[in-house]
Formats: sequence, C-alpha cells, structure tokens
Amino acid sequence: MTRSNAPAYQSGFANHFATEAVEGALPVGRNSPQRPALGLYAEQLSGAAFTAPRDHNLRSWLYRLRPSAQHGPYQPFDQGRVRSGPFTETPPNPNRMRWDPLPMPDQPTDWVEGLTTYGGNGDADSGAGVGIHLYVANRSMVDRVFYSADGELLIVPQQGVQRFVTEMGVIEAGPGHVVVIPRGVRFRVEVDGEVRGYVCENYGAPFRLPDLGPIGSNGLANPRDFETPVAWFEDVDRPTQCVQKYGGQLWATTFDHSPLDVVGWHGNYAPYRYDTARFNTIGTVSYDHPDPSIFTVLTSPSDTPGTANCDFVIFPPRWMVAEDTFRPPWFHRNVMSEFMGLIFGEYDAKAGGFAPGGASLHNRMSGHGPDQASWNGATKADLKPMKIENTLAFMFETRMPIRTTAWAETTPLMQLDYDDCWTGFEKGRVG
Ligand SMILES: O=C(O)Cc1cc(O)ccc1O
Ligand SMILES: [Fe+2]
Repeated sequence: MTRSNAPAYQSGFANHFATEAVEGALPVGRNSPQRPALGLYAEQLSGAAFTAPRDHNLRSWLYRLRPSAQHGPYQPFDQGRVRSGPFTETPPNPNRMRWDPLPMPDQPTDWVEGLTTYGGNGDADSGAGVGIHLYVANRSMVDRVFYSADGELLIVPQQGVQRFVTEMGVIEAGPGHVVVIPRGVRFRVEVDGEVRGYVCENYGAPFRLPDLGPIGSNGLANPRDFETPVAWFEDVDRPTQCVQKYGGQLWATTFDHSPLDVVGWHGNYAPYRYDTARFNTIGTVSYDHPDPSIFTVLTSPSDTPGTANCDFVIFPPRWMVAEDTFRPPWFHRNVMSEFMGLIFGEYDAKAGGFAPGGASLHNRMSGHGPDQASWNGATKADLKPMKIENTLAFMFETRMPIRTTAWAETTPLMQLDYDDCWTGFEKGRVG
C-alpha cells in the first residue's frame, strides 16, 4: 500500500477549488483540451444534474492516469451487514431503542467489512432518505476502494485516527472530526489500530450549511473551517478491487490499477472534513432550553422548506447559563425522527446507559427526554453558570421515520430495558 504524506487542505465550504499534485496537470482556461497535459485523461464528475441552478450545481473535472471507464463488469459482492432503503426487513416499530457500543472485531476487518446498517428511511433510487450505519475496523483496506452511488457519506469517527485516501486527496480524521465523501468518490480507509464511527448515507440533497436567519452572517459552522484535500494520487499497477454500493446492493469489480490516480482536479464537488471543535455554539443567555436546531452543522434539505431530509446536529462543550430553567433537553415528542450517537463523554439528558460508540433512536412522536437521574439532578441544581465539558454527542434528525434492520432489532447490543430509564417519575400534585 502506498502511504501518502501528511495531508494538506484547502479552506472553505464547496468552493471552486483548483489543485494539482504535478505542476501543469490542470488545463488553463478550458476543461477538455484536445490533448490534456502529461497524457492524462479528463473526466467530469457530476454531483448535480447538469441543469441544476448555479448555486446547487456540483461538479468537478478530474485529470487522471487512466479513464474511470477502464474496467470489467461489476458482480454482486457479499452484503455483510449492509442494508439500504427501502427498509423492509422489519415492520415499522414505534419503540424507543438504544444500543450498547458496537464491539471491536475479533477478526481482521477493514472498513467495508465492518460496516453495519442500523436502519434508515426513504429509498436510495428516489433520492430521499438516509441509511444509518456504524463501522468498526482494525486493518486498512488494501488494494480495495469503495464508493456509494446511492448517497453521499457523512462519516463521524468515534475512535481512532483514520485516513480517508480518496480520488481527490487524503483526509485524516479522528474523534471530533466529521468527513463528507460525495456520492461516487472512491476511497480507501487506512487505520493504525482499532477504529469505530458512524455514517449517515444521505440519499437526498447534498449536505450544505444551514441558513443563519437572525443569527446573522457568522456563527455555527463557519465556511472557512471546512477543509478539502489537495490533489494526491498513486501510480500503482496492482489489481485493485472496487466495491460500490448501487441500488442498495454491494457490487465489486477489479481494476488492473489503483483508481486513486487523479493527478489534478478542479471544481466544487469534493470531499471535505470539519473539526467540530471549531463550531461556534450558540445558546440562550436568558432562559429556557432552545430547540437543538441551533446546533445544526449541516443540513440536507427536502422539497418542504425547513423540513430536512436530514440535519446533522452536534451537542458540543458549551456554557449553560439559563436562569430559572430546566437546562437539559426537555421531554418532547417530535414529528422528525432522531438517531443519536455519542463520540465521547456523557450526554446531559442521559446520566447512564448512553455510552460512546452506542446509539439511540427516538422515532416520530415517541415520547423521550431526560432520564430520571438527569431529571432529578437538573431540577435540584444550583443554577450557576456551568460549563458542559469533555463531551460530544450528535444527532441525525430526519423527516421520515427510521426503520431498523433485522440485525439492529435482534442484536444483543439492544438494551431491552431502555424504557425503564423513564419509569417511576412521581405524579404531579394538584390537590
Ligand atoms: O432527544 C434528544 O436528546 C435530542 C434533543 C436535544 C435537545 O436539546 C432538544 C431536543 C432534542 O430532541
Ligand atoms: Fe429528542
């Protein structure tokens, strides 16, 4: 395997970048010259319809050692625990669910082999919904690359440093980072030990920054803090297996070379990472607990204004100063469905049971909120300014209910006693 040097990045969200690993690889003033420099092949990678409005149009031009078209037929590949929308393995289930952390593998396992689908909604073909996966791995992908034709991948590492060696450059990420790999972009994941993380496979509109409304022109995730790698390529003539997810199934073919051979590229369709430590968290400075939409990092809008196909929301370290307020998340029922994960620390609504690497699901209109221990603590707390520290939780919040896979409903990781964290609240006193 070729190891890249320390990755370098370009700053900005969905900028029109131009980057070349070898000087002169990029044509100047045109995209498709009669004979591209250095004998390279020009290829357009479209992430939006050609005719998408300009501010939604996503495409990049890649200049590569060999055309992407140079391969034989794809054959079905072992699905493992990967599933896809439409999710029909189990009937819709309104129950609140929580899972213990996905254990590290006891066999050598790479990122593709360790991918496990918990659930999702919508339908990959129709371009609406999400697939929700966790992954564990303890070895690098070797002579193997992966891509999803079904959706963009929002990856949330939870343990271990991981290198996403993509066609368009190398991204290093660990707990606290998020990585987005656009639909169709091929990559391998290199690891130095055990890693774990979460994936939102977004079948819908690509993630973008949320509007800020009255917040103004700065705040939440600032565009400058998104990092896209510079061009990087390898010139490797060993057979390389390319696994793709297409139409909900895994397929594989073998290239006679590494397809990570893009010498230069330009455009606004590219992978990126974001360090959540840079999130400008906004909250109340008076009273009440605001809706968690103020913590939205990225949103995949649907056709209904303000009603996301998926919002990616984080619960980062922050000051709590609200007066006369129950400060943790309130009890609530939500038309949107909420899948949560924990990167590190403790989540302020759950004093126990929600562990880093675990997950919870609160589907449409299911009652949830603080567990009893958190409620007890927060109702008695002395409301001095207080910092929630050393914690990072997140939520994939989506407009359609989430259906779980058969694996997720039957795994021993499922906490069958989850409901108990809300039993035993004393009745209100009216008499
Ligand atoms: O359910 C959860 O813990 C997520 C959540 C957090 C919050 O602060 C408000 C609403 C909400 O759904
Ligand atoms: Fe919630």
